[in-house]
Amino acid sequence: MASLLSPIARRSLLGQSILTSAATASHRRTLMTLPSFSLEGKTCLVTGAARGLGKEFLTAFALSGARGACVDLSLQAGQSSVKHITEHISSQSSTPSSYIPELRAYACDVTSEEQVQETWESVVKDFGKVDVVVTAAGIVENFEAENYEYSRWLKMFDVNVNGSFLFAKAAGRHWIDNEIKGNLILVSSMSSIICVRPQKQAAYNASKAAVSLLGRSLATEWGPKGIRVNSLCPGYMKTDLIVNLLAKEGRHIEDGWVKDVPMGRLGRPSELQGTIVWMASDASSYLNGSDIVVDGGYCCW
Ligand SMILES: NC(=O)c1ccc[n+]([C@@H]2O[C@H](COP(=O)([O-])OP(=O)(O)OC[C@H]3O[C@@H](n4cnc5c(N)ncnc54)[C@H](O)[C@@H]3O)[C@@H](O)[C@H]2O)c1
Ligand SMILES: OC[C@@H](O)C(O)[C@H](O)CO
Repeated sequence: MASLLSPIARRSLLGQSILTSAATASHRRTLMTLPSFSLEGKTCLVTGAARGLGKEFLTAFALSGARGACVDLSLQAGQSSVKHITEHISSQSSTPSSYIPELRAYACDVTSEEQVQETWESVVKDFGKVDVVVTAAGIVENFEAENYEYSRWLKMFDVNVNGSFLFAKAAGRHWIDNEIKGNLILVSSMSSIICVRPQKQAAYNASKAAVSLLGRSLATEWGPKGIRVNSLCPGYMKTDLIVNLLAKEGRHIEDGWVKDVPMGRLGRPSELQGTIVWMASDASSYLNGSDIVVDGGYCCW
């Protein structure tokens, strides 16, 4: 068939088939992507990484070449997460056989200033430095505001807001003292912007709004030092947090949620991997003080 084509068309067809076979061959080794997305040489610390979105983020970082610290309440759950991620990465055909990510687990309650400080010191001792911090530890619960116990409100803010601030502070100190152009990603929510329905969650919504504004405030304070701070605002992603909430509220709620999502479905946690790697890497080098919404279109209404 090639002989029926003009010389130019023939050359382009030939070039295309050479490119195609080269791409196929390189696919077997590793997939091509922009080098700026690589996290090789970086150390990433993720809170709440024993499960859910935090674990997903740590997996994405390790797949992109980073070493990582998994911070969560239980050491055992953190170690099991690290083991699972390491096995997953080792089984990927695109992972060079020489590359085994160094991942370590640390037990820490993010609401304790003392524990955050101790954990930070241990991570720096083990890895030498930290380049990226993601604060994914968080809780949600649903109560009408008029019946909400004040102690529960305080707990919500303690984990979601104070826990984010304590790790942000430790990271900022480390980056400023060591002149590191660090990268902080606060896990907020689409609930920082809009009110979801039908579940009542004034405390959660307010806590996430605080997280996002904390992020923009730190972006202005630390931007001049080359430190970037952004918030990730996911929509409904099917993690244990959402599964547990549905089990409590009734599964019918899910049908209502899905109707409110223009894409007509809830998100899979793995669908945040690309966004978090982009935010953590040099591929987003001019991103600072932004709330990145990944919600299937929920916030468009
Ligand atoms: N799943 C979603 O749909 C969704 C959407 C938007 C935002 N978010 C946010 O993403 C973050 C992670 O959510 P998820 O769905 O993975 O939840 P998850 O419940 O599956 O995981 C949360 C993790 O945080 C840890 N954690 C809780 N309190 C802690 C504390 N005091 N100290 C240390 N670790 C603690 C838990 O042990 C758990 O491993 C939360 O901040 C949540 O608000 C989730
Ligand atoms: O974006 C959705 C989240 O904020 C949250 O998981 C939900 O609002 C819980 O009800």
